[in-house]
Amino acid sequence: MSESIVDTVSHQTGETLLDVQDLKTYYEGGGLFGGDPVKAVDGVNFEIARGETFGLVGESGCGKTTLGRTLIQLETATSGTVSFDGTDITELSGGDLKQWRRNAQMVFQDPESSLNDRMTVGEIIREPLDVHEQGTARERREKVRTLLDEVGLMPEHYYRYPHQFSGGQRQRIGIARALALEPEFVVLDEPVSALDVSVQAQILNLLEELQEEFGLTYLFIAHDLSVVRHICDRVGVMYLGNLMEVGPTEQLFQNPENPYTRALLSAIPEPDPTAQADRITLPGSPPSPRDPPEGCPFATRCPVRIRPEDIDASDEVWDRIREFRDVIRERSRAEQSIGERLKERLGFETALADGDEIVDEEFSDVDLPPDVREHVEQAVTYLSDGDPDAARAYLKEAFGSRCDTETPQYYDVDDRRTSFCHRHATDHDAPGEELRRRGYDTHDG
Ligand SMILES: Nc1ncnc2c1ncn2[C@@H]1O[C@H](COP(=O)(O)OP(=O)(O)OP(=O)(O)O)[C@@H](O)[C@H]1O
Repeated sequence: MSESIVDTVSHQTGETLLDVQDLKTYYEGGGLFGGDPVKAVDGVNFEIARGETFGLVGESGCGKTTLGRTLIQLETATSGTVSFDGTDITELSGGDLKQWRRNAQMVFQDPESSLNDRMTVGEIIREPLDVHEQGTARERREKVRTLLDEVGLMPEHYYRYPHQFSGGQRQRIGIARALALEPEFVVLDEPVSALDVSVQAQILNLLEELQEEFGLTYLFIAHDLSVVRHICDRVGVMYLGNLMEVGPTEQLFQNPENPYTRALLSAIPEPDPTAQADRITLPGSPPSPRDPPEGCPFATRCPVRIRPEDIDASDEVWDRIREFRDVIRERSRAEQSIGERLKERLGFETALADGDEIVDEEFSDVDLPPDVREHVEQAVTYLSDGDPDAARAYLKEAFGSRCDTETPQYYDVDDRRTSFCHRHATDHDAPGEELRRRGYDTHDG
């Protein structure tokens, strides 16, 4: 057991504070053409233990902030439950919700814009106490002075204005404000990303000290994986509104199980330049959260997507098939999002019909097995008929597998770790094995 895991166990009680089940948060339509909701959080399950720091990582736009905001009811859940100390807080409203809110607060990324520059530091920190009518005016002022001290600021800072402070000090003000109502749970949304590296360490130390002193539970949202590795007890890896892998930080960093976690971690530069781990470059861009893939959310970019058994093709041909399907998916998406009249005016029908050109671009320099060629030609026929949706559906039927049609389950991959990937089922090779077979040197070990 590594040192950090021992640390983790020592300052947690193991008791669950938050239990999140099948949580979804969708942002409704809007936009020029209305249309499908943005599925920002699309069915996540996890728990956070009292006293722990749970990290949330993933590419920009994968839903981290939305998930954090939903956990403290700054966003309304579309469905699912968030049990906080046994109470489903998604059901609270009115006075009950106001009362509960004291338990959960948020620290924002950008201390430049998150503090009201027209209020004094004292007023900013005191505001939540005023709103919740805590004690007398004198007691509130006293409480603010204590908070200033706890976050490393001076009593005389009470009457100053935020613009008179540095970034790190402003973040201390934000933290004092978040702690004013003595919450149990704090969402830290990229709390140090806007700060200089030297200041980052000071703020991280402060957050750790405050956690220790007040028994706080943190959800720590971050892009910077080295910060997460340093400060978090457990980590959830998010992709397109889903949690792909959840587990203790060191286990997850040292031996990632899920193909997406492997890809995300392989993007971290190796400290040892002789280390051989290959960077896994993910093909394509993340799909739109308005139109996520049907089966596994990562299927369209996964380097170890399961292939159908009845087609025998080389890795290179499969790569081209994937690219071809991406192009067709984009076409069908463009088709769906643009109204009929506008499409005619923009001349989209002709543009979409040009399937032969796409085939030429994708496949001219590879030998296609006859059955693959037949399927590609059939898809092109649909495209030429002006029906990219049918082409997309056909390709899915011809080249898809359970990754394209079934939502994976959460597999227990080792002690306290779960991974959301069909490859953990016993009838498939595990993700790491398959990555090696396909020529990736992985980070294992
Ligand atoms: N208020 C909103 N209305 C509509 N869509 C939204 C809203 N807020 C976020 N989104 C969309 O929801 C998805 C998830 O966004 P979110 O900010 O939660 O991701 P994130 O992982 O925190 O990104 P980042 O790391 O860039 O902050 C994105 O597609 C985003 O455009």
